[in-house]
Amino acid sequence: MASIHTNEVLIDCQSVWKIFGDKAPAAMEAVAKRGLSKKQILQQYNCVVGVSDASLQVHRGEIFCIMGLSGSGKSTLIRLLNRLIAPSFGKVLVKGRDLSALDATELRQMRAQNIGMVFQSVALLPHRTVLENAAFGLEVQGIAKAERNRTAQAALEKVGLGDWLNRYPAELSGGMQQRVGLARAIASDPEIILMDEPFSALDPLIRRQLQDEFRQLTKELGKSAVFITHDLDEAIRIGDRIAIMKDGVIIQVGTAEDIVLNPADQYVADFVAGISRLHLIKAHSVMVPVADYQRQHPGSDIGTLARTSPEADIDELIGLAMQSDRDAVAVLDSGTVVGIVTARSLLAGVKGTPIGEQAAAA
Ligand SMILES: Nc1ncnc2c1ncn2[C@@H]1O[C@H](COP(=O)(O)OP(=O)(O)OP(=O)(O)O)[C@@H](O)[C@H]1O
Repeated sequence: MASIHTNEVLIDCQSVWKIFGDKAPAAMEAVAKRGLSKKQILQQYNCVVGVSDASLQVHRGEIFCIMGLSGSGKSTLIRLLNRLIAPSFGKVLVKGRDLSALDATELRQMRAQNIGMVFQSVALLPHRTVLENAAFGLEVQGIAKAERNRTAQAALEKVGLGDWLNRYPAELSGGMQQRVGLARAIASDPEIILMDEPFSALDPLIRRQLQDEFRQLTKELGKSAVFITHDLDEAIRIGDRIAIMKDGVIIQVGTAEDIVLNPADQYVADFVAGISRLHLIKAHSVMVPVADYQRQHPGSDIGTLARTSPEADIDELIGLAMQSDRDAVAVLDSGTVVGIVTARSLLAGVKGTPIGEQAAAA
């Protein structure tokens, strides 16, 4: 799942809190001064903590998934990222600009140009055609009809709905309606697309297809995205990085591989337990240092081993090891052998054990 993302930070969410309820400001003060727990805030202030001290950064070109069970705070967090709601504490910067400092016009402009949103229910306008629905964001921005229709048509073609321009939403399946929602977001051409569980109402096959298309399209267009899901498989399939939330708190941020190999706590470990490692764990995470291999296999010529790259996954490594008469594979980076994957490291990879623990267990 290699991808091109840069270090430029597009969204910088700094220690953000959202507390709901009439006494939210007092509750927030109590949190700051006395460090009250979520439960205490509910008991003493009758307020609900939606998001608790969340910090994250989304880079240009990145697909960032926020994963958590129902009620963990995902929707609240994504709504804070384009100021559909304002934080009780903390700051959200989009391209370096503090959202709380923007006036209504600037905020509208920011949402149109920089940070567009696709919701779980796409809310298509029933009496408008597919084309008019896809062009809706541009219409709101005051773009002339001919131009907005041209742009919307191109976006609909990208999502495979080029033949459906003059149909009405009721004539479309759920998956197709989601595609119109996606086309609407693409047509508006924001740098960052926020997606709140857009595929959750779809059946599994269509859903997987849309996940792959969404990832491919986002990368092709050079967009960045924040994608909410309660499904870890979906997060892994789509995300370059994943934030895992529980009770309003982000408990871990990392690549799927990081999270599977080094879960931050038992909660995350339980979550990732059922995930297949075959395509997730890469050679660089399970290879042993060349010196260690040579110590254990004196006289072995690493020059004659099968070769692969640090990004090769376990599935590919097993194939390579099986094809050769040696049960080890050399990992090369820019022509240099940087490590060796052994039969033991393959087993550890399938199990999802990081290399440090392998060494300790050896
Ligand atoms: N407007 C609101 N007023 C009061 N409490 C709210 C409000 N919005 C969210 N909450 C509370 O904040 C917490 C987080 O909710 P949120 O909707 O962000 O979770 P979620 O992870 O998106 O859940 P789901 O997957 O079910 O949509 C919940 O306890 C919820 O009850």
